[in-house]
Amino acid sequence: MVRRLGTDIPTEDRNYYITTPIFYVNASPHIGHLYSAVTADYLHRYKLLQGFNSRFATGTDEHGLKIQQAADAAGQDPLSFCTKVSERFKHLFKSCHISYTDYIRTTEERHRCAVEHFWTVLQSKGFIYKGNYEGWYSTQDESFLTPSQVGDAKDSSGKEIKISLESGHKVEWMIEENYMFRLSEFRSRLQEWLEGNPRAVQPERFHHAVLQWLQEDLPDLSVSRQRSRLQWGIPVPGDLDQTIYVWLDALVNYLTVAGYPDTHSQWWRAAHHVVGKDILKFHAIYWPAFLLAADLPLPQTIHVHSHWTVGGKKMSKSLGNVVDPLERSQRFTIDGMRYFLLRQGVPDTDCDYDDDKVVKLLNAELTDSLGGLLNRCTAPSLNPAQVYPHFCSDSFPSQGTEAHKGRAVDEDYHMLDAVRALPAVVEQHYESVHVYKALEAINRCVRQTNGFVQRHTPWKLGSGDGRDQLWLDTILHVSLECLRMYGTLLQPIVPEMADKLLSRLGVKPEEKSWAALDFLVKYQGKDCPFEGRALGPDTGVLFNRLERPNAEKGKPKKAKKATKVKS
Ligand SMILES: Nc1ncnc2c1ncn2[C@@H]1O[C@H](COP(=O)(O)OP(=O)(O)OP(=O)(O)O)[C@@H](O)[C@H]1O
Repeated sequence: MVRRLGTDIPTEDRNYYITTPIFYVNASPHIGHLYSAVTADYLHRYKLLQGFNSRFATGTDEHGLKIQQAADAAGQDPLSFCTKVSERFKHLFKSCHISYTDYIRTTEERHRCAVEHFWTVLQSKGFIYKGNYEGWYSTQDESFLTPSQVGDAKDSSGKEIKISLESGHKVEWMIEENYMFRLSEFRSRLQEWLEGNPRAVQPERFHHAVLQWLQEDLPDLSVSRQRSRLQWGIPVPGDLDQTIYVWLDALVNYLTVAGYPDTHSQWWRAAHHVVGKDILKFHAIYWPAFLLAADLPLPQTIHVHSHWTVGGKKMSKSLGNVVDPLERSQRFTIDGMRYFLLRQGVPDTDCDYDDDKVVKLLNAELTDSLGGLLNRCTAPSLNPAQVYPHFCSDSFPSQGTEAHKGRAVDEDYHMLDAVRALPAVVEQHYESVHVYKALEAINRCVRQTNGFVQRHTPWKLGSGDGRDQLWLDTILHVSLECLRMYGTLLQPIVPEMADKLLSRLGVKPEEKSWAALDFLVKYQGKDCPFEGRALGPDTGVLFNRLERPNAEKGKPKKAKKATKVKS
């Protein structure tokens, strides 16, 4: 059933709080970051259309050794360096119509207060103690590893080194006194949470992965570094010789935005995170354990997505094999890029980025299929009055006894069934963040509608015959009704293009919500508010055909080195 405001959503459940990861500002954003942002953005827009009070937070993660080193290398002080890179993320998001409501930087005062408070709560409840950490540490991942997570490798000069088996990054043995979090005490509570909430981590394979990790070693977690090694971070309250671990600091951003420690409960209980699979452990083990320790509710859902790769390797700032999202969204348009990422990206598996694929997909689905349908059905040659045509139930009678009297054939009735069922199908896939399946379903229906028009060749119907004219109008009415459904459902994905489509159909702003997804009401004998209404004046092309990229120029740069070791 399609969820609508005022029908099946209790008032207290209307808040929805969606977050992206906050992005590490050690270098400029790439396609992978835009993908996380676009994923959260469509969820936010979709929830608003359904009538939820949606809040959408993104921002930048600005502390830690990597930033300290990157700022040093750039000859800048860390805050100026962070501000510059953070602005690049903000600029990208604004340019790509990422409609965030909150942008947080972990160097903000409000965040420092939240982190200090959170730390103090964990410490006062006895979950943080001072101890000696001895073990493997990856500076690149800002993460501690157990011996089973470490393997052997050689660096670019052939020297034997140890690496993280998961990320391929170099690790070092570290011994130092710092603060430890009693992570080991949370194994069974985390298992209970996941087993009792099978949709807490989606898709399912990542849910299983987390349960699997929970069967392995779960040692206490070091949550501070000696200040002498790391100055760029929030000092431990009451111990200025220690800096709070960057991941604890970063994760609390979700609470900071929600108003922690004073006014967070209203939003925090409606939290949904979108994260890349590289940071799943931090979000599905450490973060829930911290929250349990602080007696706070756990997130509703952690939506995990896989990676964009280049030549099979994860697109990554450190590897340098990045594709510039700003340049590509200028070349392929913002909606084009948004559509491609969500249509081609599969949360469960990695996807290789290729400019040629972008062009082929957008030309086929947006220019030819959807744009072609709109163009055909609104063409002045078929619709000289430029109004939403009338539906004639004698030409297209209800299925059953009456059907044989009209001019519609079985396939036409099948198409109506498919389009009528489409909102529920799309909603199911939007909810589970399998957007590619939703877009696949929309595309199938667009193809069926094109087939309907093609089958009945309205351009051959002579306007001299009154019955032909009624049938011609009916074909156009049904097609525009289909287009209205597609435009409404596509709003979260391609907001500008959907708006253009709906405006061309003469749909008013208040008729663009999920509640307006009533399809072809004339067929059910009800009044249709669109009939006879003037079409919108913008007769421009819905999506301009893109040129195929020059074969060499279109290829993203390959990863610099064969090993994944970062220097
Ligand atoms: N290749 C990618 N594909 C999809 N999402 C990505 C990709 N790279 C980064 N992201 C998104 O950005 C988040 C943060 O990534 P991060 O800032 O560490 O970028 P990165 O390029 O992997 O950086 P680094 O190379 O320094 O590790 C990820 O959890 C994910 O949500």
